[in-house]
Parts: sequence; structure tokens; C-alpha cells
Amino acid sequence: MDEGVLISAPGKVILHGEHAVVHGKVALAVGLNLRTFIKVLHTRDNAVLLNLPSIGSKLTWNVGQLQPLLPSFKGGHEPVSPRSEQLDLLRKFAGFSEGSQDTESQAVLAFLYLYLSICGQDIGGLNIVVWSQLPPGAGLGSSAAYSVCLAAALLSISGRISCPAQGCTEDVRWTETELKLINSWAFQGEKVIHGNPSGVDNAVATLGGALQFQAGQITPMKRVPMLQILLTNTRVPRSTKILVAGVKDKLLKYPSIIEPVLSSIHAISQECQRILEASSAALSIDQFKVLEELIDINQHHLNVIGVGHPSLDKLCQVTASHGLHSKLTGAGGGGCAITLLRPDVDHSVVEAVKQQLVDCGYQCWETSIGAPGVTLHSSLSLPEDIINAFSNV
Ligand SMILES: Nc1ncnc2c1ncn2[C@@H]1O[C@H](COP(=O)(O)OP(=O)(O)O)[C@@H](O)[C@H]1O
Ligand SMILES: C[C@@](O)(CCOP(=O)(O)O)CC(=O)O
Ligand SMILES: [Mg+2]
Repeated sequence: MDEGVLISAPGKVILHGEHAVVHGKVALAVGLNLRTFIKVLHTRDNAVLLNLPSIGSKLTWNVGQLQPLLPSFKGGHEPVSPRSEQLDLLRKFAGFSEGSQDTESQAVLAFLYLYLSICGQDIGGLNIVVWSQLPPGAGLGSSAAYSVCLAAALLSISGRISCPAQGCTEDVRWTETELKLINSWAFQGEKVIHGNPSGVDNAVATLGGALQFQAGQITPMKRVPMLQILLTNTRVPRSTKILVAGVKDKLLKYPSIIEPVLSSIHAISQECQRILEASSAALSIDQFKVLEELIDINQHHLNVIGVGHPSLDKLCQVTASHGLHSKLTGAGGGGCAITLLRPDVDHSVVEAVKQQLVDCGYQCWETSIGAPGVTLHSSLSLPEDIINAFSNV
């Protein structure tokens, strides 16, 4: 075995624009300081071992078993969309039932699709471990962080993007062209998992920071002030793929009713961006009040398009009873919400809110936003807890 590669990518928080962004509207998204890590080692025994402890899955194939699949995957060059017959073939190969969409089959299919498509004839023995700080299926872009990690690792080990000499003592980021390639392959991985992703999540997991995203166009935001956010996971499981498909059905059924709601969400994203970018220094309390109203309006819109959940209603009630404003983030239907923490809110209030949310069975993190994008780590610069996490899987 060689030293291989160790790569990480961040999760994300969508401030505004989830779902609307799938239909060409603007979304604002920021990198989150919870990350997914991938370690890939070449092996000489021709075995491909995929170890996914976050979802309790461990699979092994022999390269000889994978070889007959290759003619159906054009190895190597331009990222191409997964076709349904390719996914059917992979499902059959991996022993998943027809049309399966469970956690394991989504993750394994995304891996196999990217592995066969990127490595092509160069497939060889690999030992892959993916470990994450992100809860999967909770709206924080775990699928995109996973897809970006896979794309970056497979492109690196197959020599399609640079992989600086081992023993390097510092973390490395790739060039703009390399990041573009990682992002577009990760988008294909997201297609396997989500069906019809907008591309916003993989863009943030690749580039990090704070982005405006619309119809594939990525624009880094200017001067985003530090925002303190309380992130809460209701722990109600849900699938982005199913929620996205539900919004599409509603839009097709009631176009003249749903389209204006999506347009209003678009306008909310634009107004939020205007406020965030207009302030050269900290935001005023009046500006925070507007941000809070935008959060409330958007949360109502998200309920209208069918992606709310009683657990999220409860969360909004708890935070509102302390004068704080929340909305779901990501696909909704459970999963996570964000609560804006104004600077004038006393620490004791935040603690009381957190306690009440924890008493509901929810999980809370206080976080600031704008984490860096996909990164190639030097084993010498990794924090000890990450090294320990890998040695324990
Ligand atoms: N660390 C991980 N290891 C393996 N699979 C993962 C991991 N993180 C995410 N996934 C895949 O992504 C899916 C969740 O994606 P999704 O429903 O889009 O939720 P979200 O992106 O909000 O977390 C999981 O069902 C799993 O297939
Ligand atoms: C609902 C959506 O806007 C975001 C989904 O994010 P997540 O998978 O729930 O983290 C879908 C998309 O943009 O592809
Ligand atoms: Mg996702």
C-alpha cells in the first residue's frame, strides 16, 4: 500500500433559495465547518474496499468482477450524466433491488458510477474510507460533500488532477481549472443521489465560502459579515430526492400558484444578498430585523410548497418564544433548520433555547459560516481527532 490521499469537503447551509434553485431561481449558500473526509490508498491485491462508517456500510469487490461493467462507462474525460440503464446495471451488480433509493444504495451507486467513469480502464485495487462529521440526510449537504470527496480523490489517484508530493507539510487547494473538474464530476455524483440536483451543494462543497448560485452560475458573495447561526437537527430523516420530486409535482399541478411562490423566494434571496453585501461593517439591528422577517416569510413559503414538517413547526415555535427566527435549511421535511442569532441576544437566551430544543430530542450546534472548500490534507497537518477517527474505523 502507498500513502494515498486524504481529502475533505465541507457541508453547507442554504440561507435562502432551497428548492426554488432547482427551478432556476437564486440561492445563497455558505460552507459549514462540519466536513466529510476521504482516505484512499492503492492496494496490490486487486480488491476495491469501500468502507462507509457514517452509514454502517462496508463492501468489497474484485477488480475482475468490475471489469465487465467498463464497456458501459466511458472512462476518463468529460463528466457525463448518469443514464438510467447505467444505474440499473450498477444496482443489479451490487445486488440492490430494482429502483432502490435507500441510503446504502445511493452511496454505493454514486461511488461505482464515479469510480468506473473517472478511472475507466485504469481501475485497480483501492482501499477507501469515508468518515464524516455531517449527519447524512439532514439538509446539510452530506451528499454533496461525499460526492466532492469521491470526485477529488478519484481524479487525484488517476492523475487527472495534480496530487502534490507526499510528505508535504501543508494542506493544498487545487487550481481553478482543477476545482471546476472536481465540481462537475461531483455534480454527476449528486445526480445519482438526488435525481435532479441544482448543483448549489456541490458548488459550495468544492469552493467553500459564501456563494450566490443560479442556473449553474456561481458567484462568490462580496464582504459577507460574520453571522452567528444556531443550527438544529430535528433528527427526522428524509430524502432530498423525494422532496425535490414532490415540489416538481406541485409545480406541474398548480403552475400559476406555485411559480409565484418560487419567484418570491428568489426575491427573498436577492434582498438578503443586498443587505449582506451592502454593509462594510457589522449589520445594524434594523438590518437584522429585516433578515429575520425574510426568514419568517421564506419559512411560510417552504411550508406552502410542501417541504415543512411538524418537527420544524415545533422548532420555529420554540425559537419564536425567545424572540428568535428560524427556517428550515436544505430539502426540509425534517432535517435541519437555521436560527439567526442577533448580536444583541444575550448568551443566556441562546442557552435556554438550546436546552429547550435538546429537550425536544433535537441536536444543536452554534456555528459561524464560510468554511473553506475541498482540501487535500497533509497527514502532518491533520488534527488529532480526525486521525483518531480514521484509525478507529
Ligand atoms: N459520509 C457518507 N458516507 C456515505 N454516504 C453518504 C455520506 N454522506 C452522505 N451520503 C449519501 O448521501 C445521502 C444523503 O443525501 P441527501 O438525501 O441529499 O441528504 P443531505 O445531502 O441533506 O445530507 C445518504 O443517503 C447517502 O447515500
Ligand atoms: C432542496 C435543494 O435545493 C437542496 C438540497 O440540499 P440537501 O440535500 O437537503 O442538503 C436541492 C438542490 O438544490 O439540488
Ligand atoms: Mg443532498
